[in-house]
Amino acid sequence: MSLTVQNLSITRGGIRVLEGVSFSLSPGEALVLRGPNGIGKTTLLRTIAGLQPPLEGQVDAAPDTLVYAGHADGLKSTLTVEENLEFWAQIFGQNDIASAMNAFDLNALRSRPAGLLSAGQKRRLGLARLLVTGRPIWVLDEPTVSLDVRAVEMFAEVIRTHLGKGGSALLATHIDLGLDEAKTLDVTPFRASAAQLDEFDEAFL
Ligand SMILES: Nc1ncnc2c1ncn2[C@@H]1O[C@H](COP(=O)(O)OP(=O)(O)OP(=O)(O)O)[C@@H](O)[C@H]1O
Repeated sequence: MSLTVQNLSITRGGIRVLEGVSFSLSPGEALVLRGPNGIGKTTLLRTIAGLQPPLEGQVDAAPDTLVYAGHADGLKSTLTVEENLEFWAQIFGQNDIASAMNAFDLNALRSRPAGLLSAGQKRRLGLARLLVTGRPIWVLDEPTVSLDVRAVEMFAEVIRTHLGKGGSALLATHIDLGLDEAKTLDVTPFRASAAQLDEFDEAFL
């Protein structure tokens, strides 16, 4: 259940943003992607998740092992918290939503339509969905946006438990999750030379 990325070059809006990215993620490991705004972390994660094709290189993961959680929450606003998790669990062929509800302290919000949740509550529900997928490799883009301190701790604990069970996580985040076991990869050295030219041009606009 490993994820291997080899010599990956990725594009955004037809422009090459990162090139030559290689790393691997083994069961039980977390890898945090770092780099300044706009360097291409979101694009990299979307490419790894199969939402867009790479320009060059390869992403290897066994089929149905990976799940992606990005900026858009993708929640069904008219369904309740519980119904959202049940819906998602069904899609992934799972039936236990109780541990996901507990892990993100969602029980008191069980019957509230997702559309009425606060931003942080929506995010907690979005992250809880990871737990009902049964998938081992989590690919997460800025998972802690809108979360308060306590919810960040909940999330870090969920990640720790996931790693302890042999799961893995690839995350782009600007905050310190307090995960001592996480490795980091700064993607700045992989900035594509075309992107540098692009920025050079911008300086004269
Ligand atoms: N449609 C587009 N056409 C051209 N460039 C684009 C387009 N959409 C995004 N970009 C650029 O692609 C680059 C990579 O964006 P991306 O969202 O992957 O960066 P990021 O590292 O995730 O940034 P952040 O840390 O701010 O989330 C950015 O410089 C962005 O401005």
